[in-house]
Amino acid sequence: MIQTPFRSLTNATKILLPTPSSSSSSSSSSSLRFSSTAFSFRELSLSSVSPKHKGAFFSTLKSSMVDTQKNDPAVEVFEKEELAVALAKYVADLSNKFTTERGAFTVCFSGGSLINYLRKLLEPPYVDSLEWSKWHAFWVDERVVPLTHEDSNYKLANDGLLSKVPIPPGNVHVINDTLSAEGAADDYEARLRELVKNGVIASSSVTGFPKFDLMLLGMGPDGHIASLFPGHPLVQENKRWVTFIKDSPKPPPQRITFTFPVINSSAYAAFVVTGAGKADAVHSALKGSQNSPKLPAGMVSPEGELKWFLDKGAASKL
Ligand SMILES: O=C(O)[C@H](O)[C@@H](O)[C@H](O)[C@H](O)COP(=O)(O)O
Repeated sequence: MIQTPFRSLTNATKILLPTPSSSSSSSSSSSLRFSSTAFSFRELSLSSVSPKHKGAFFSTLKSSMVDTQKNDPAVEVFEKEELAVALAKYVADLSNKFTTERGAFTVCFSGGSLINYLRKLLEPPYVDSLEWSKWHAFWVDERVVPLTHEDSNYKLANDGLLSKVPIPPGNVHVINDTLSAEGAADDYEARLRELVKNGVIASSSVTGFPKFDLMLLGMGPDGHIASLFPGHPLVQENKRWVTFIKDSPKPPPQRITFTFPVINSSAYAAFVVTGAGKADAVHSALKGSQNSPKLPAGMVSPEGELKWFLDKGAASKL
């Protein structure tokens, strides 16, 4: 069971979510950590595996059992200012890791409140020390509006962060805003394929989908992520890298979005979720229930690490 020690800790509460079969737990002064076993957030369905593919399935299963020790989501709860401080450090550490290891850092932005929480990257020590020239910016989802429009996720990120740091314009991978939703999704996917070929974006040896270094995700009060909404057929898309929606419940209606296989092939993924209005969805995504369908936010399971940055309101029902 998840305990809720949030009130007793000053800076942040760290929780590794336990599965029902957790065997032990330990705690330190500033964090509470549960050991946990595999499968906690990875859905596996044997019924969908044909006898012909069972061998491959079980070898993948074996490797995912090894991997899932590091896949359990880490949840941290912050005061608002502290959340921004911790998020900047998290992104900066990954920037340093990937620019050193692979000479590029591929970061995918969402829209919404996320960008404002990245503001500490514009302050010392990060603003002058990060290798911005090696960043490549992408969008997990984008609204199909002109790039100059107030609703554009690019404009939001550009105004709030990208225009203030020396990322080469060619590394900012915006949608083609002259195209229809369908055309923009096809075009974005084609450009991602080119960047995988060139080695700018890594490729997952497990899934064959692009493996972005970091996905930065928000979540709506309904549990949607990117432009993948609960109950919408796009949530099940498993072939396309980028797809489109013309009836988004959250305006504006026309958007393009990464699909789950792309989101879940990433090396790192982080949620930034704040406000008591999202507490139910946070609870449902993290603790779930066998009886209710999984929210899109509960289906996020990157190849590497998943982290949730929450404020006390968003964590209030855990
Ligand atoms: O373009 C979008 O609308 C988003 O990418 C969307 O998925 C967003 O991240 C969530 O709706 C959370 O938004 P807030 O943080 O503003 O609630």
